[in-house]
Amino acid sequence: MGEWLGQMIEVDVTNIAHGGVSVARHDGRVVFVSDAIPGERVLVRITDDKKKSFWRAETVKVVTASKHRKDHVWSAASIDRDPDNRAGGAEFGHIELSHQRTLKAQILRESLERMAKVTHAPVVEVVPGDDERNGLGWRTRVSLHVNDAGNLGPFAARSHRVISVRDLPLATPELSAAAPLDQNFAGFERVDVLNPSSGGVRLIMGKQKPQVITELVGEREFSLLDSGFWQVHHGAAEVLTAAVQDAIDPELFDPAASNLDLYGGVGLFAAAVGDKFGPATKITTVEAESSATDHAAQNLSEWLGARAETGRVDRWLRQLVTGASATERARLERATVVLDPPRSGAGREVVELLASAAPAHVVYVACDPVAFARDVAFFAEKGYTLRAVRAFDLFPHTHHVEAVGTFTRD
Ligand SMILES: C[S@@+](CC[C@H](N)C(=O)[O-])C[C@H]1O[C@@H](n2cnc3c(N)ncnc32)[C@H](O)[C@@H]1O
Repeated sequence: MGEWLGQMIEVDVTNIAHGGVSVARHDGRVVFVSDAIPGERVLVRITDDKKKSFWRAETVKVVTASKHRKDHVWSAASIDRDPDNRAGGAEFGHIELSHQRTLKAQILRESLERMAKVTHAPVVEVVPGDDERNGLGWRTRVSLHVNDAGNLGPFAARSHRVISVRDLPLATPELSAAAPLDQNFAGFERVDVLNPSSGGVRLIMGKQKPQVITELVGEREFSLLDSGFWQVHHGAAEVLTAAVQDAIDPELFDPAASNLDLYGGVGLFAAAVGDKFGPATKITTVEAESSATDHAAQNLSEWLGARAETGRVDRWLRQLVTGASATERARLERATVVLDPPRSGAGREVVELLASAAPAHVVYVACDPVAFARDVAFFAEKGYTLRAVRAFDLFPHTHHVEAVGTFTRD
């Protein structure tokens, strides 16, 4: 291997793969191709030929274009640029918006079929207003990086090379207007730009002390640190709140059970559950970051039954299931559990620990379809069936898609 690196070949792109790349073949070998669309013939440059089973390549020129191809929504990521100089973070920006959703739905469906052997075919739902804005202006958080000369920009699509850009079209208009793209940040590594829904734009850099900010979901206020996790799309918290509330079957929900909000952040979904089922609802939110837990406790203070605990979900669950009395076990068996793990998913250990607590109902909010599908298989092994899945386009012009899956005990 190695002799193909940098070579140009023409390939037919046949399918979409996870991670924002498409699948082509060369002499029977799979080639993962960036910046292409299934159905196209493209000229690609091979960027990685180390593996026997697959290579990676980037599109240099489109030979036969898909009818779904558009000019890229961000000129900084355009196919007209050398691949090394294309800005990252908008890897579907050259695809018609509705077709992006078709491809995301296909990835979710195929992942569930391949990894969990279940058939679900959710459409990818649009956040209200996104189509009217052509999928732009949604990002409330942007991480920019600083190069040796002090210039600020996103990383290139497939490297840590900083690309100078004139605009950030995926970002909210307020964030875009305030992002200091032409200033010099020599001495810093990274600048995060934030536009909380309560207004204003904040820059976070270096060892700056985190500040408390407020995010709004409908009428409800959440306090959190500006360095902490919050959903990125300006409509995501509201859309996911409604999706979690809809996913919980009132017939299965017991407000007095030991309900859980795992990977709870500052309590967004515990609040969604409390808002739907009333202030007496018992629910514990578990989160690894102690600062987020402190804010969750504050954000949930009006619910008498709400508790916020700091802990790693695996350790916390292990302690829970090993130490539970018969009464507590019975309360767990009647429980509804919402979990919203990071991109890597919950994983086998957490799924098995959770299943050993035997909750009646599980609502899984997933930001990675492949990790989700793997976990669906783990749940199935432990007697939990995926009853329904919805999917949401919370990251237009990127390959990311959010899913909400509902499980019940067999
Ligand atoms: C995708 S975020 C979801 C947060 C919250 N549900 C929300 O929507 O705002 C995942 C959260 O899990 C936390 N986290 C990551 N790994 C964890 C672990 N092993 N145990 C507990 N929390 C974890 C992160 O700090 C982050 O707040």
